[in-house]
Amino acid sequence: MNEGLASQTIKAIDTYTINEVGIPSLVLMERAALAITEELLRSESGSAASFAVICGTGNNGGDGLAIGRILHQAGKTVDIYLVGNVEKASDECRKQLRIAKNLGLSIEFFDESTEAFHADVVLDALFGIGLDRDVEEPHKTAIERINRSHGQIVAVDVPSGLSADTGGALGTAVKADTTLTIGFMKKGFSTKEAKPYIGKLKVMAIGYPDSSLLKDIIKKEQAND
Ligand SMILES: NC(=O)C1=CN([C@@H]2O[C@H](COP(=O)(O)OP(=O)(O)OC[C@H]3O[C@@H](n4cnc5c(N)ncnc54)[C@H](O)[C@@H]3O)[C@@H](O)[C@H]2O)[C@@H](O)CC1
Ligand SMILES: [K+]
Repeated sequence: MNEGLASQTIKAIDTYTINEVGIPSLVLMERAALAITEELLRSESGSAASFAVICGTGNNGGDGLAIGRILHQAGKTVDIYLVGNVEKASDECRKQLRIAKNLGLSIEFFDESTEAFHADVVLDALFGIGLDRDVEEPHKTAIERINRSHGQIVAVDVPSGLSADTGGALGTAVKADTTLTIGFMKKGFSTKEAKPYIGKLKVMAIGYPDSSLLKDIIKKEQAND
């Protein structure tokens, strides 16, 4: 599967894993957050003291909130910035937000007045495979603030603004030093135009069924492609 999967295939695998296999969505999210946090603490960012987590209101944002909470519990200084309308947040994002608040994490609502992100590591958890149109405000400014920050930039699943299917930037995109992608390589990651946005790439296993169980889904989705 090293040529990468389309986002619709990954969504079909998600649905199969949650509904047929029975691994709850929140468990997959927690597995993703744990895998990414462990990788952060194992890599050069492990010596970093401060982390800024820039969260959207979908499940990518939910990943970011869970990662921020686990880093906080590991004794790191964590600042969480929420971008977008929380009323429209996905169920999982909302649940992660409640947990982070209950554990006393610092959570700010991002707006244009947020000058820059001052942290050793800036985590991009704005959008993942759900990005399906050009980036608008306030996400556009948030992405520019991420790209201007001096910290090490790590993208959660997909550099926000990049299409996981074409590898093209939808208006603007995060230029990550490292992308920690969840479960599977994405089809768009192998294009040369994607390279400057992805940086170093690592696929994080989070407990999806192995490819022998997924081959029918993949074949069916690729037939619809
Ligand atoms: N349980 C699961 O399904 C898991 C999902 N995971 C995470 O979930 C992500 C996918 O989550 P979502 O499908 O919620 O989507 P995203 O979190 O990628 O995007 C959030 C929402 O933004 C909206 N959107 C799309 N383009 C936009 C634009 N240009 N401007 C403003 N809003 C825009 C869409 O409605 C989308 O639902 C993955 O990338 C991954 O990070 C992981 O936690 C693994 C498990
Ligand atoms: K992201």
